[in-house]
Amino acid sequence: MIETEEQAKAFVAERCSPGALSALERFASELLIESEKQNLIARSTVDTLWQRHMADSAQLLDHVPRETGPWLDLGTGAGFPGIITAIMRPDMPHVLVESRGRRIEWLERMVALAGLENCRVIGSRLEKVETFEAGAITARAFAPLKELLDLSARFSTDRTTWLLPKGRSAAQERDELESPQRAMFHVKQSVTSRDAAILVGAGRPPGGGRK
Ligand SMILES: C[S@@+](CC[C@H](N)C(=O)[O-])C[C@H]1O[C@@H](n2cnc3c(N)ncnc32)[C@H](O)[C@@H]1O
Repeated sequence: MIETEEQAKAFVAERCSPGALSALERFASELLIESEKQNLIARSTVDTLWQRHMADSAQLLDHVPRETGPWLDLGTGAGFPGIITAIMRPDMPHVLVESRGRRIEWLERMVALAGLENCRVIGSRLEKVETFEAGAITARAFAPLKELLDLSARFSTDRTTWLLPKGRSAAQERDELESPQRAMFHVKQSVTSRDAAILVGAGRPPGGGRK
């Protein structure tokens, strides 16, 4: 379990190139500056930014085959997890969807700053985004699981991996699904908090998605 900021940074560093780590450090310092201007992360998490946000996002890479893509991140907000995984995996195309104007501007600025040619920000509600086939669908603090699946199933195929950090509610949200959908998901312990878990799923929800 990651207990300190140093451990969190080491965890991230083990999973990316030195250049990507520098880009992440730059992103982290820009985030702290921008957080004074708009509400991007909870104030209580500023001192544990690498634990609560950076490593929390980076750990998702451990749950997918390396060649999985493109990645679709729903409601990226401050940049988690989509900006982090896009910086760490420059070979993997990413699409980040965010509907709030100031957050869209922020994400576009960070994509430009890090020179992320693999990352496209779609400034729109997810409901209006044209369907494409996503290899991985990620979403942190986006919507309750059932609603999340209803909104995003059309982007999934039989080969899609779902990576949904869900905090304390992971097992309960999975258990509340109808049985065919429930069988898609496993609960994985988060490395950043004993209380948190990630729902890792495979495939397309029965009745949704594309063949
Ligand atoms: C609670 S924030 C979480 C942000 C980020 N994923 C994180 O974990 O820090 C949820 C984000 O989803 C965005 N959002 C909510 N509903 C959306 C929708 N239907 N389409 C696109 N973005 C949406 C909100 O604007 C907000 O930035």
